[in-house]
Amino acid sequence: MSEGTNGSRHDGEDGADSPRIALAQGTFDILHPGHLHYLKDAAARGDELHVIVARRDNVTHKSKPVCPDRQRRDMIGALEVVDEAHLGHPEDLFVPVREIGPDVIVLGFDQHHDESAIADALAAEGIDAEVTRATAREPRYEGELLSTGDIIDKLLRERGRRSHSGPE
Ligand SMILES: Cc1cc2nc3c(=O)[nH]c(=O)nc-3n(C[C@H](O)[C@H](O)[C@H](O)COP(=O)(O)O)c2cc1C
Ligand SMILES: Nc1ncnc2c1ncn2[C@@H]1O[C@H](COP(=O)(O)OP(=O)(O)OP(=O)(O)O)[C@@H](O)[C@H]1O
Repeated sequence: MSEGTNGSRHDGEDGADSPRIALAQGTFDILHPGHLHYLKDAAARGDELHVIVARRDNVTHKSKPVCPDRQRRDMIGALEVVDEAHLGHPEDLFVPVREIGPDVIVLGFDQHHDESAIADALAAEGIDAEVTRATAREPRYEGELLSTGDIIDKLLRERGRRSHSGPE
């Protein structure tokens, strides 16, 4: 049993010393309810939730995150649902996976990673973990923002020409 970045602790279902470890991962730049949904969904698939936060240099399929690596890791680690947040490895994605030793890896509903390709790569590395996919969170009211990209687009549309201290 480990103590996570937010100090929370979980016992295994029967109080045994080997809790089922669930692993989530992502960029998590500017938190929103879609992130919370994903992390709660992932947490429900195990007894203990670990999260790998992607390094800026490894975010290549979309715009680079605005917030620094450590800030994104610290925000995720402060959430009640998360036992421990880890900054990803700069080069070898399997280093933190091996250290964490997950029983189940939970991919996000829209993550570009291919489930069977990851399962094959894990098997080749000798890591015995199930690979599953989380569900999506739909907006619950008009205007709810469920994507970092959407928040940034709105911010640029509405505040793009103003400083944060107010109208010029
Ligand atoms: C099993 C697994 C392990 C990963 N480990 C790392 C890692 O160690 N370092 C890292 O920078 N990214 C890692 N990633 C990648 C990111 O978490 C993420 O998938 C991607 O770079 C960011 O895009 P997204 O937030 O749109 O998914 C890993 C992804 C998976 C599926
Ligand atoms: N609306 C949502 N419902 C469920 N999961 C979500 C939702 N939005 C994001 N996630 C999940 O959160 C994880 C981290 O996502 P990421 O940081 O890429 O957020 P994002 O807001 O979708 O980013 P961007 O808008 O830049 O693509 C991913 O696994 C993603 O599937």
